[in-house]
Amino acid sequence: MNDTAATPEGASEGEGGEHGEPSGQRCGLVAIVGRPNVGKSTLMNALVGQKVSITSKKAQTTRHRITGIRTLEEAQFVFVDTPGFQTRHSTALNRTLNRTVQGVLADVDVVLFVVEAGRFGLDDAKVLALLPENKPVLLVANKLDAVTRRAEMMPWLKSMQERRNFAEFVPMSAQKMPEVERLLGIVRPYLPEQPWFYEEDALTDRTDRFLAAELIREKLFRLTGDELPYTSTVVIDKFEEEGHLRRIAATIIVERDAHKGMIIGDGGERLKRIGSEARQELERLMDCKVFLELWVKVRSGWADSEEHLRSYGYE
Ligand SMILES: Nc1nc2c(ncn2[C@@H]2O[C@H](COP(=O)(O)OP(=O)(O)OP(=O)(O)O)[C@@H](O)[C@H]2O)c(=O)[nH]1
Repeated sequence: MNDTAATPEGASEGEGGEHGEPSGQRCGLVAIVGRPNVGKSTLMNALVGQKVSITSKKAQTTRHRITGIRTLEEAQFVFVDTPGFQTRHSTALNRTLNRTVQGVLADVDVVLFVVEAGRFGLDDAKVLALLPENKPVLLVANKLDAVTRRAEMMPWLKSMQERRNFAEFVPMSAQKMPEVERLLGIVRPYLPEQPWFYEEDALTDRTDRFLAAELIREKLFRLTGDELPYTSTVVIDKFEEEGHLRRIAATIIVERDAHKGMIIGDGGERLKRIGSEARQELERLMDCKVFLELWVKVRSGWADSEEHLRSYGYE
């Protein structure tokens, strides 16, 4: 039973700076999964260092969602969301969602499987069954602080070892910062050696921009119900910081005129509401005043065009 970092298999790939470059940056996608209420959001927020995770009911809105980025020395951790694990209704872990989950997990470098220390139930087992065989999965036994009978942890961890060949066992508490920092150290070797995907200060700049787009998209889908196809997207045209004020202009891009009408609503009511709800939440999230301008454009067939996909950041 080893709860400290070990050198993972495959972590040495590409090591050594073939082209004479210093073997420097690491960057990888990290998924945090687990049944509801095990502390995933708490852990995510602590790992990233600020409140970033946004929830939305429509699975498709979380297609490419990055919930946080943390750059620590040479390593950049990019946390991705896995729709389906957020729901409180286990019935929603249906086949479609499972496919979405598996699609997301196929792209990540490492999975953090969160459970409550000393517990493993049917809901946990359902999530575990969805995890890919060929990825390193780290078992995070969270809420260790709530475990009174510590002696029972050893046999429990042993029983967990039999459920899967976990890459690491990390008993911890997401509410204790030193333990969260220690987890980052344990995850680090599992990030491939490659240049960072985002700038070093991504959280303070790019991510706010990214969050703005995500938030508008979330409101968009929430307020249009199931009518709007998930191919609609949001592009941030302007993101300016003036002291305690952010001026944001965004365009919602849809495929058809009918969708445009759907978003705008009678007398522009719906678009107004999308804008005002997004603005209020952005103000809360970024802790500043926000001026938000929203536009709707029809860009027919954009979802099929590679060029468009690239320019909107969906590569
Ligand atoms: N004692 C203790 N409580 C924790 C810890 N981490 C999270 N919690 C609590 O557990 C509850 C659930 O935490 P969340 O972070 O919302 O859990 P989640 O897995 O994101 O939940 P869903 O959004 O339902 O999937 C909250 O009341 C947290 O305060 C921990 O390390 N120790």
